[in-house]
Amino acid sequence: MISKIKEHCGIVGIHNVPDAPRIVYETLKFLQHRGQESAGITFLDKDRLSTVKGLGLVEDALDPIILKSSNFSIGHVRYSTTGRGVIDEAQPLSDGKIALAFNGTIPNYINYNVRIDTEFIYEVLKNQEDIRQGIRKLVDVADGGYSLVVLTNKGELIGLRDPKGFRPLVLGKLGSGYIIASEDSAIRQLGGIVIRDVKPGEMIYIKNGSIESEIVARDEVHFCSFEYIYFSRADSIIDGVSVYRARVRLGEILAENHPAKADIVVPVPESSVPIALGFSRKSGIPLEYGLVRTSVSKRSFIMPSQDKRESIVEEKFGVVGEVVRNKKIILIDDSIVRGTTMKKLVKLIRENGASEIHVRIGSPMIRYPCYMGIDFPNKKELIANDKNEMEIAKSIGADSVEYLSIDEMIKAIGRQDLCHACFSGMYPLKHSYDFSKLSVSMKG
Ligand SMILES: O=P(O)(O)OC[C@H]1O[C@H](OP(=O)(O)OP(=O)(O)O)[C@H](O)[C@@H]1O
Ligand SMILES: NC(=O)CC[C@H](N)C(=O)O
Ligand code: SF4
Ligand SMILES: [Mg+2]
Repeated sequence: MISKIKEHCGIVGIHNVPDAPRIVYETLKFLQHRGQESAGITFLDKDRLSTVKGLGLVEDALDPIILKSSNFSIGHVRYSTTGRGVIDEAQPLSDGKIALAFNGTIPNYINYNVRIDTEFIYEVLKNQEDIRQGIRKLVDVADGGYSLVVLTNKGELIGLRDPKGFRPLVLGKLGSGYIIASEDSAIRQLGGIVIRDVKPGEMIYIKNGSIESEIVARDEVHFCSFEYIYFSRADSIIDGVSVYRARVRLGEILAENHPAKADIVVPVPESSVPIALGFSRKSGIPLEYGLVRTSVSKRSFIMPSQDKRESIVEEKFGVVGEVVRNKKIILIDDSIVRGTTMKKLVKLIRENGASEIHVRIGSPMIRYPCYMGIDFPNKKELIANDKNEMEIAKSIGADSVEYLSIDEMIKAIGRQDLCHACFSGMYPLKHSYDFSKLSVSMKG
């Protein structure tokens, strides 16, 4: 079977707020774009932690009726980057004393006798007298990207962001208590107040309503550029940079440096819409919704086979014939991974009478897999692995294809401390790995 491309997980933890498990349930829906494979909630029930989990979307996986009343809870929506996405790997992992919800990948787990990286973290943390000691030990032994929340049966809530800060994590105030979540947009949507981003290498420890911060390790920061390009919600602000603004800017620089003569700019919904807006404004070429999204809301990455991915793309888009007929089109997307989406859409738009299609992409060419929390496929499945722009244009049937360079992307996002390993192959990890072996192990 061809391996999947997936997003990464969403996590949330709530301390000292009445009805915390139900609030976690709502928050997981707000973080659903980060994981659709399984969902789980742990809550403190007297002096033990209880966990409920299921496969699929939050509303299918979990029944809110069975959630008990509690002031302490954590939750998780998952896409596996290790293991197989089965129910016993679904998070939170818990033994009744501690519970763990984790977003990221820790590639050096393969050096230990565990099945998946979540188990590796769990093994380090369990049976620790002082959970903070366990976190310090974890940071010493783990390589990779990890943002996580831990709840203990003593009502302690811990948030941790890895020292390079690959994945986002945000601290907020919610009523009488605190919330820690993957994205600030989810906290604001709940009616909470965003306090700040958890810092790279920072442990937040909350007990009895009081909050402590400790920098457990310092390192060079390498925030995931893909969170800005595609993964996070457009209404999130990560480390002070608005995802929406970054996307608009990606489009502006694309228009400045990679122009094309055309009648209209057409976005591939959903995540490329602000990029197309930026391109249109900068170039003066009108933005038109030549593609509409049907009620199929799933991200095409998540389908388990090439057949299903292709059928989702077919079901997901409709073409507005009157908009594209006899027009020269600039078709904008945030990224091309396998090329499944673009191949289908270029064909569809041509069948609807477009005279020229120039594809412009708001990110550099994805040539390498990610081992820090995003499940990009093996190198050979990536369309840009062995092709240049002209060859990609030919392969997807477009008149031209141009991407941003890595420098242009960095300029657009407006911060230097970005990871770009999937574009450059420069992995900012502690150790180097035999990625071909790792990839096989990771896919089980
Ligand atoms: O080259 P491919 O392998 O087809 O992958 C790239 C496409 O997948 C993503 O969209 P997705 O459908 O996952 O989500 P979106 O609706 O949020 O853009 C991305 O935005 C591209 O459109
Ligand atoms: N996408 C993620 O963050 C995945 C977390 C963890 N690596 C898992 O496989 O479940
Ligand atoms: S390799 Fe790419 S997807 Fe992975 S953390 Fe780095 S920028 Fe993000
Ligand atoms: Mg898309």
